[in-house]
Amino acid sequence: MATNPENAPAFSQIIRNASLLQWAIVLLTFLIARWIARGIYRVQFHPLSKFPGPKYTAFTRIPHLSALFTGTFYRWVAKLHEEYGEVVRISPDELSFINPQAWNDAYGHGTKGTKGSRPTKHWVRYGKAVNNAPSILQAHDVDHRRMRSIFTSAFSDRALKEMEPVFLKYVDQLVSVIRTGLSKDPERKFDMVRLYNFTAFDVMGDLTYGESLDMLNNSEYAPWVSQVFGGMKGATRLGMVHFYPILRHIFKIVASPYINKKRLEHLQHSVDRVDRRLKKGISTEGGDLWDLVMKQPGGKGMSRAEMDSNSSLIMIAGTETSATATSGLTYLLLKNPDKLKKVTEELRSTFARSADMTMEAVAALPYLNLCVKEGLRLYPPVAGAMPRLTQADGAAICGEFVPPGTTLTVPQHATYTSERNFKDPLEYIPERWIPSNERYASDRKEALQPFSKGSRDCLGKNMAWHEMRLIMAKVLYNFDLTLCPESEAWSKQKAYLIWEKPPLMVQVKTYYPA
Ligand code: HEM
Repeated sequence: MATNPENAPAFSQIIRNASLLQWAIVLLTFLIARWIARGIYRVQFHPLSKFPGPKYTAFTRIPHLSALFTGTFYRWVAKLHEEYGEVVRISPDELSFINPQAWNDAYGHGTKGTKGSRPTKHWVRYGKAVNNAPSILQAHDVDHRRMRSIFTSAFSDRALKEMEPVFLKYVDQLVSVIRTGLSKDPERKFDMVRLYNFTAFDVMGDLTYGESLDMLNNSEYAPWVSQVFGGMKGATRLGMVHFYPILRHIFKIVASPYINKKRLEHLQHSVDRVDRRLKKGISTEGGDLWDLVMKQPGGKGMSRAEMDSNSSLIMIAGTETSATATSGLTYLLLKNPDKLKKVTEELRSTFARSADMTMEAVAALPYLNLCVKEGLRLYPPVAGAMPRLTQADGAAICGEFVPPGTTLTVPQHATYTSERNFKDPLEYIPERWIPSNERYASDRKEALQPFSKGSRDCLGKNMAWHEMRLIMAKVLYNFDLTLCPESEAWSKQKAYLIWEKPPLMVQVKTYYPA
């Protein structure tokens, strides 16, 4: 039956009489329709629609966020690359690359003569300094260059040589902590993740603040170090608000005051220690980071707040990473007894005494170096993405023009475990890095960049190499290690900003008594 237009309620009357529920339904319908329309645009017409990837990741970023939230991003993205190739659109505005050239184009100096300009860090995703003084990691270009030039000589080979006694002191202490444990109970199992963390934090506490955190001595995490580990998972999850500007604003109003209070409390640990360190002034013997920074002509070109931010950064960037690398390497060697035997023989046939192992001497061991490198491939310490953003004129990445405002990622684990880059990608084969090894001649070796690439690569990479080699060398020289059954599947982990490492339980027997 046709409706008589004269009897139909006026539109304005419908609006006036609508209940709250009806309004809510209208609003929801509008939002869903908008979401679908935007999704269709993203899949069909968006400038990134030419890039490969599943339709659902082009439509919405929910699958990407869900992978981040559950700590499975590294596996999720690897599967996508397996299916779709070297470049995948993993979110409506984000591309992931596993082609080695992407390191140069997205993080390094780019390819000459190509369209667009160098992508920058994705600043929003790197967050803000709680004391408004960005550390070197968060600083934009001009400040970054200033800080980098101040720090560079403090991380030079010469400076590292000056710091050697500090490294040796704590690595030898690690060995004696294991010896003491065994003298009390020869069957004792050790959690190597804890021991490596204790060592790395004690070293860095000494180098950054001129005082040890005494974690090896106390066999306990310092409370503020435990907070760091606890905070990473939460930080990754909370960081998701950065993907949605509206959520970011709401978050800023509602949760930021509480979170900033916690962050400031945490920073205060660094502030107090930097205070104590600066009161000591420059030591004539040198040997810690601030000595080396303050001794330079430009050394005073850093504000006090920047010193606090950088100390706090270095205490995290220079500890967890090295401890993760040595934990992973220990696990991989214990899972590959033939490689373990070979590296142990190299150590024991080269050195008559543990005391002969200096930074320089262990740096010259060919097989140890291959082992560390292969460890970094299968278990890269930086598990999270290091997002970059294309600028107003876009960028050329791996020969393809990428439009402005696109987020770029080279996911380390997926890149290093892809058959497109490495033969037998999941096997631990240190020998693949020997240049004359024909079996692995086709490996794209330049794909491995655990310290990133370009002007914002890792400042502490040389230090990290020395530290990793020294720790592994002294432990493997002095002890025979066996993996405990409960740690057989240790590498099956989740990853947030960092790997969520369970204890790495190891049975230890003394090879060389003290
Ligand atoms: C195996 C150990 C390590 C790995 C794999 C590693 C990896 C990285 C990576 C990938 C970056 C770039 C981060 C980004 O772009 O977001 C980085 C930056 C940085 N790392 Fe490391 N790192 C390690 C050890 C260290 C050590 C021992 C220190 C210092 C004591 C250190 C200090 C820094 C600093 C200060 C930056 C920021 C550099 C800048 O922005 O100019 N790292 N590291």
